[in-house]
Amino acid sequence: MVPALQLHMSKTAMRASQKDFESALSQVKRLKDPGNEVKLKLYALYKQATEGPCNTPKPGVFDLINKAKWDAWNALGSLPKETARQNYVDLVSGLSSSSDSSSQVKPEADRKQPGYETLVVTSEDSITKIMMNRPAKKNAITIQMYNEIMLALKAASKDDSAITVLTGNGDYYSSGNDLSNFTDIPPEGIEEKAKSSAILLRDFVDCFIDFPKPLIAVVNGPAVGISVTILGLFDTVYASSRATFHTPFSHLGQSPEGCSSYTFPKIMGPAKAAEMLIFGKKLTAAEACAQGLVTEVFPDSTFQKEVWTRLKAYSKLPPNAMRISKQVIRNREKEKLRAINAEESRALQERWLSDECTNAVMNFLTRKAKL
Ligand SMILES: CCCC/C=C/CC(=O)SCCNC(=O)CCNC(=O)[C@H](O)C(C)(C)COP(=O)(O)OP(=O)(O)OC[C@H]1O[C@@H](n2cnc3c(N)ncnc32)[C@H](O)[C@@H]1OP(=O)(O)O
Repeated sequence: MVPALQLHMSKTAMRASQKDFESALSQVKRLKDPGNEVKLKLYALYKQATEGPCNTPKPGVFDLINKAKWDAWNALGSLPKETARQNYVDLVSGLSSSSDSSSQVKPEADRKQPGYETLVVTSEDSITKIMMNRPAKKNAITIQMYNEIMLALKAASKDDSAITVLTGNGDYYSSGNDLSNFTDIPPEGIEEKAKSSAILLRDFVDCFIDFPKPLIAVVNGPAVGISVTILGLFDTVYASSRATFHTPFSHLGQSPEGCSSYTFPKIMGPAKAAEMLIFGKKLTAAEACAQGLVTEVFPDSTFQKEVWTRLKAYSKLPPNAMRISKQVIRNREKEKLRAINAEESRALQERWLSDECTNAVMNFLTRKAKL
């Protein structure tokens, strides 16, 4: 770029940002109380934007309020003042954009793409959003939903959106595989059912392995089973503070899928991965974040606003650069992930024929067992 033009552009951007910042400062006074976590975030961003990195002495342990403020500011490290100012503006605009503080998603019938029964798929602001839409069944994934998610991902890979999001409607992200999928046995018998389910699973997970654009999970509530394991194939995972992450495979007589037998040990180390995948330990959102499965946790009360403000900003980045960056990060693993997916699907095909699995599923369906 011509240096003079570059200088002009950056000065304009900084001036605009300073103006936005001042208007955000007055706007924030008119907001209804956004809760302590958001107030701390606002405080930290304000201090960083106006004074730069925190270099004041840490308050004593009994000075709880000032210590919390200092911790929040200090956590921003060396974030540049301009970025802090922009983040402050984005956060305030997200908080003001709607007076509704609930995490429920508004109806989107007007923008909904046709052809899906178990999903709501929308494209707006360069973002394709695929929302699992069986809230009364905690977004349990039926055969139809697996097929519709694959269709939606294939369409999103070719549309003109820059990023793609998977999320859930209602109080759950997803309760994983719909356990009644196992009851619909074809005339060819149970072996055939296990075989076709393994093919479906392999094809489903391959779609995530091969997805070419940035893929973001907006985990609005508890996540179970396959909805958790495939998170290792996403580029970013944002979670509500209400979300939990649970893979009760042994309880169900099953074994890990979604390439989690490879991605989880890589993400969180073999010991933590084993506790989740073998013993079914349920993680809170904060724990999942500490272990690297989740990118960032947001307070449930502001989850939707904060996340969508962030995503709208990301979706304005140059789409080709984002796609190439993803390729550079992920491509060398693709063949390996496909092989792992095939191996996990084969193992499950056998598991689904076992007494352990049959009994666990029957117990759930006859309401003798719940997680
Ligand atoms: C072909 C590819 C296969 C890939 C394999 C993947 C493996 C997995 O994903 S393993 C994980 C399987 N999921 C589960 O084991 C979860 C089972 N569900 C529960 O334990 C509970 O429902 C819950 C803890 C998720 C929620 O409990 P809560 O008390 O809040 O609500 P409920 O009254 O139980 O649920 C409401 C409604 O939804 C139905 N439902 C919920 N989850 C599932 C599910 N996974 N499969 C089928 N149905 C589910 C539940 O039966 C209720 O329905 P009714 O209102 O009609 O009774």
